[in-house]
Amino acid sequence: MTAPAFSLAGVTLRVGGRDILRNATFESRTGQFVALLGPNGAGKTTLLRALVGLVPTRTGQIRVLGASPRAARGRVGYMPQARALTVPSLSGADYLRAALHGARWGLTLRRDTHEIDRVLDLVSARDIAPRPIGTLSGGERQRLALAQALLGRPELLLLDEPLASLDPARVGDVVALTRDLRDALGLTVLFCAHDINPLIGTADAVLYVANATARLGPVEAVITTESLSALYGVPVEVVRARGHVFVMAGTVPAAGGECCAHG
Ligand SMILES: Nc1ncnc2c1ncn2[C@@H]1O[C@H](COP(=O)(O)OP(=O)(O)OP(=O)(O)O)[C@@H](O)[C@H]1O
Repeated sequence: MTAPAFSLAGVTLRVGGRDILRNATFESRTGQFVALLGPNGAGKTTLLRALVGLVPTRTGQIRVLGASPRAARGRVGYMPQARALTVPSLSGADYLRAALHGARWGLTLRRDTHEIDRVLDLVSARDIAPRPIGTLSGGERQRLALAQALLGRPELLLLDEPLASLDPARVGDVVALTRDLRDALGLTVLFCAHDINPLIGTADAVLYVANATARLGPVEAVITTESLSALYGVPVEVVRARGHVFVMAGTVPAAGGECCAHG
């Protein structure tokens, strides 16, 4: 039987003196497209960092592709939040070359070029690769960041807010591109977002983090009034209308839907 793409068993994560997850247990099946949702500061980035072995567990065990997060690192593509792409004078191709060398030493130049062209083609970014990163639009930077995450043929892709600051048309493009890559390359995808709506119809499952608690399951099972109220520990109302999901919390902005009511 195939090992889960990632699993947490009784995991507690603590950063800055605060529990981000407490005794969390869940697992994702290989090949799933999982949307990672939760309010600001809930710990989505921290969880992604823990899956690549950058945040230690206080209790419990994390397994990634059947191994420890550190051992699995070479099989995982990680796209951090866009603001991490901060060397504006570097060309897209040089950025990828640097990322490749950071990950794998000893490849020949020809192999480098082949691998960089391969990932640029996967995200249709050959034309933007020669340009300095500082001149690229937000959408173009996102494609470059996605290309970086695909270096080395990962089996699991961890994407931290790839939809941040994109207009609605680009949002649809990035979701479709990620889904197509998942299908073509047989990847498992964990896709962090603030709104489930662009991912409805694409995400096989939702991993929702709030209040140091997490729940992983089908969208229709997790994004419900009962489930989110239990996670948040306060009443949250989920309304479905015209194919969209609206998550409304009493006084706190709620992640997961495109609307937050304040009462
Ligand atoms: N290295 C650190 N030291 C101290 N506190 C940290 C550290 N990393 C994260 N935190 C805190 O942990 C909490 C979770 O942060 P994290 O970035 O994981 O949340 P998030 O769900 O990704 O948030 P957002 O949606 O705003 O990006 C925040 O309160 C953050 O300030």
